[in-house]
Amino acid sequence: MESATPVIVAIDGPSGTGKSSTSKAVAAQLGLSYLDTGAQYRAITWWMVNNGIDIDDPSAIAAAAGKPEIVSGTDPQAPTIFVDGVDVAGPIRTQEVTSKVSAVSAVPEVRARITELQRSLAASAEHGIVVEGRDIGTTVLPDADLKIFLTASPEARAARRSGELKGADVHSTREALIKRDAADSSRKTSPLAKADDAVEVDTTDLTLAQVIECVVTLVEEKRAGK
Ligand SMILES: Nc1ncnc2c1ncn2[C@@H]1O[C@H](COP(=O)(O)OP(=O)(O)O)[C@@H](O)[C@H]1O
Ligand SMILES: Nc1ccn([C@@H]2O[C@H](COP(=O)(O)OP(=O)(O)O)[C@@H](O)[C@H]2O)c(=O)n1
Repeated sequence: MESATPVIVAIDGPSGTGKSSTSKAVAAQLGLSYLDTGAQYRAITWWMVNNGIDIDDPSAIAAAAGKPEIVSGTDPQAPTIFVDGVDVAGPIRTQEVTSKVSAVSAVPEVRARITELQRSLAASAEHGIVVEGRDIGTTVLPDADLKIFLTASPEARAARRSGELKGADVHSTREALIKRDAADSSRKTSPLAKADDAVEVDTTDLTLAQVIECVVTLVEEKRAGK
């Protein structure tokens, strides 16, 4: 019989490195829950935009941070994200939200609120969970059983992203990614960073299947060592 101890896996890295695709597949293969923390930051950003909060005013964002109710469904086969009962899976992927999410997620009150949600979801996952984001290994779940930090060249990441956004050209996608990485890496409160004990995987020349296999093997090794 497999160990019944829940396993906690943290997967961090910049945009387009394969965090979501890898995390979902690994969680599905191993029977674990899955949490996309970027979707939570996008959801609170969507709410701020829809409620007329000035994104350039951190104190206005901080004052509103506790208002929206954000609920994440953690089934890797069908992850969901609701804000005040509204399914926002589509609206949180617009260019407008993407361009504003770094400013909203830099506000400490927003991070405190979302981090608490993330920790409570991780603690209640019966078989364990794969949590992906920017600060999971460093701040949200520093005691995770396994930490992975995914990287890839800006060119590979931009090509992957513009393949998804029909009509978007690779050059402007690359510029937007680099700008968002810089904002996420330089903010004061829990920036995008590799934890000292994270395993770094450069996915530039790997297929998605190879990355999934690599992470599944690392989780199984950890479990066997328990
Ligand atoms: N190793 C890979 N090789 C090629 N394409 C990939 C690879 N990993 C992910 N992708 C593709 O790149 C895009 C972005 O992946 P995603 O998992 O959303 O990245 P992230 O969550 O890090 O932003 C998706 O279309 C995905 O299918
Ligand atoms: N743990 C996390 C996850 C995301 N984020 C923020 O949320 C944004 C969107 O994250 P995402 O994972 O949906 O981004 P993509 O990789 O899908 O482009 C990031 O650019 C960060 O500003 C964060 O601050 N901390």
